[in-house]
Amino acid sequence: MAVYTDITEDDLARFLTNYEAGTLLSYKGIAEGVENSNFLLHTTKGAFILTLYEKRVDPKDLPFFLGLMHHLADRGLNCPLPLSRKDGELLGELSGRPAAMITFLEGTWLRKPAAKHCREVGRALAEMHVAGAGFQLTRKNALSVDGWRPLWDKSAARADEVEAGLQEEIADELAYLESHWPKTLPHGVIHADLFPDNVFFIGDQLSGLIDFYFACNDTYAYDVSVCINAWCFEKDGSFNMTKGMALLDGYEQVRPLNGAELKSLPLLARGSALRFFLTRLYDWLETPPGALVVKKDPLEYLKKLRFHRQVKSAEEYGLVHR
Ligand SMILES: Nc1ncnc2c1ncn2[C@@H]1O[C@H](COP(=O)(O)OP(=O)(O)OP(=O)(O)O)[C@@H](O)[C@H]1O
Ligand SMILES: N[C@@H](CCO)C(=O)O
Repeated sequence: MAVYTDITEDDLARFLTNYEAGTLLSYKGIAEGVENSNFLLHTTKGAFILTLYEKRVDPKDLPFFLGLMHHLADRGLNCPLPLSRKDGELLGELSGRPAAMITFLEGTWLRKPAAKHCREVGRALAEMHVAGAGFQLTRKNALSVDGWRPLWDKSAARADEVEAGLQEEIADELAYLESHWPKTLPHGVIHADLFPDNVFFIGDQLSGLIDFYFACNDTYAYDVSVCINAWCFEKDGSFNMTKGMALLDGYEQVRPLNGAELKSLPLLARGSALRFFLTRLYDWLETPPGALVVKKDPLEYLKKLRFHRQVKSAEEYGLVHR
């Protein structure tokens, strides 16, 4: 359960007086997520999410994240919205952390997504890429190729505790990706973490996207590769090409990928697998026992990375030629 920072009812009730959000009826910590502390609030005006921003969120990035949610919603994307305070600010402070009140999005995330859901996700990702155009603020992707080596350096000494031989394998992988990483692909605002737990459905209908706290400016096709990793592998580690085909098809219905993007997809997928392997590895080694968070398995992403090394073209992900 991701509640890193505790709040008291008195502090929360006082915090709520900064908003036109009614008075507190009940609240509880949310037993999901690994990054920030989230609480579900019921007030006399309905349900809200309270988010306290934790270690991986740099407070100076919060105007980008919160402003982006407004920009995307204004262009028709279904996503939660940060509430404005009475003083006009989107951000407040609670228990010593930056904190925001967010509208509650109906729906639930899918534990076992099928190919039809992957198509919906592909389409929604492309819609987000299109809707992000014109957003005035920018944010570099701190977890792209330049960020991986410093992150690896924090875990490298203990990496063999997770699997023997990792030191050499990751050092080689980093060197390869750093020298081959594409620099000129189409780019704009990307989500960068569109995993199943960040996509809500009502029945089979996608109801919205949440968790924009890794959003940044980067290449669109990298975001597609994040989704291939997060949506198209089965629990046993095998790649499901039917899901890959559906995801790419859904994406291309809104924003066709060009030849250079398709050619780079296997390399981008290696990179995005490495990115999630590295953050998970760091958390695996550093999270103290007893913390209220379910740690995610870094080896799941190492296996995906190894799979992508063997992939020669986007056809192997299910791309159908138009
Ligand atoms: N606006 C919202 N409406 C409804 N539920 C929400 C909303 N925002 C968050 N939640 C709930 O809180 C959970 C955790 O939220 P979120 O994914 O933003 O946390 P996180 O710690 O940033 O997670 P992650 O590990 O995906 O980065 C979600 O799975 C969902 O159940
Ligand atoms: N979606 C990420 C957690 C948030 O960074 C993962 O599964 O590792």
